[in-house]
Amino acid sequence: MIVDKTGTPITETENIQPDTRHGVILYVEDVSVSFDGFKALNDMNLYINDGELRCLIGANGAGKTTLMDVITGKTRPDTGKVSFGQQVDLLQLDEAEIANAGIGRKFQKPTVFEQLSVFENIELSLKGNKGIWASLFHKLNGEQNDRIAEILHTINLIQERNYPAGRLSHGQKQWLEIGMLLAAKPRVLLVDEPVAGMTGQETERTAELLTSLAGEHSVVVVEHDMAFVRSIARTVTVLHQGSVLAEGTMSEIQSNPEVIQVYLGEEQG
Ligand SMILES: Nc1ncnc2c1ncn2[C@@H]1O[C@H](COP(=O)(O)OP(=O)(O)OP(=O)(O)O)[C@@H](O)[C@H]1O
Repeated sequence: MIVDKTGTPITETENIQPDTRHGVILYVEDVSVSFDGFKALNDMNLYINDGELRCLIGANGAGKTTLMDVITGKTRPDTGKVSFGQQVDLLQLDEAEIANAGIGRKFQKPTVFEQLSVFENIELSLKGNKGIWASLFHKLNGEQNDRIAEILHTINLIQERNYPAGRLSHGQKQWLEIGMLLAAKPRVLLVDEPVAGMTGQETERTAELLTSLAGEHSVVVVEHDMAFVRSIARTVTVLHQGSVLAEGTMSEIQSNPEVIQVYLGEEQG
């Protein structure tokens, strides 16, 4: 049985409403993860505010992926607390329950159904886990049709709605996958290296898309492309050796001596 921090049973993870009265939607507190004695996360503390767009940066091996894995239930921490809003203990939920509760994750490589149309890909996500054929033969109601139209508009693929997804460019596939995540109305979107392999124009469009999603959603972006981070970030968190090294605006981060030494120094050098 799933219970919240007060011991109250939660039966349907889709109905979870995180308590964000303090403005925070994700709490990661004193979290450590070891792999064979090596600390990938080392007493990490991170707070994501409701509706914000946060960028996570850090050199290879800093712990970014491990952090995403912990939030989404793929990796269990050795110690620490992770909660969705103030009351929902994510360490009590499995990966599927965390996704259902409203934390969506976009991996770097797009995984769309190439033979199905753009519309059908979103349709499948909207209908959940019924299986492809059951879902495609199940008629959409008006509200669902409206929702898909709204998502197509958000991800800028209205004209391509009937194209097989396999015909889309790399960037368009990434947007489609973001659209598929949006079908579940997630409160939090975790996005891993969204602009890797994109053209300049696609990168710009992705910056607009992620910026537009903030507010209604909390968006956490892991990205190596510093120009992109500069273009979207309000708050940047720098991870180093499994902990938060610095946090602030891009200009604060860029002038932080420790950051320059361990990360930006590497990039410039
Ligand atoms: N399953 C695992 N087994 C052993 N070591 C692991 C495992 N997963 C991660 N690590 C190690 O933990 C450290 C943190 O890895 P992580 O993938 O979280 O870093 P990252 O910041 O995402 O790096 P990158 O930018 O290269 O993706 C690395 O040194 C990595 O080798």
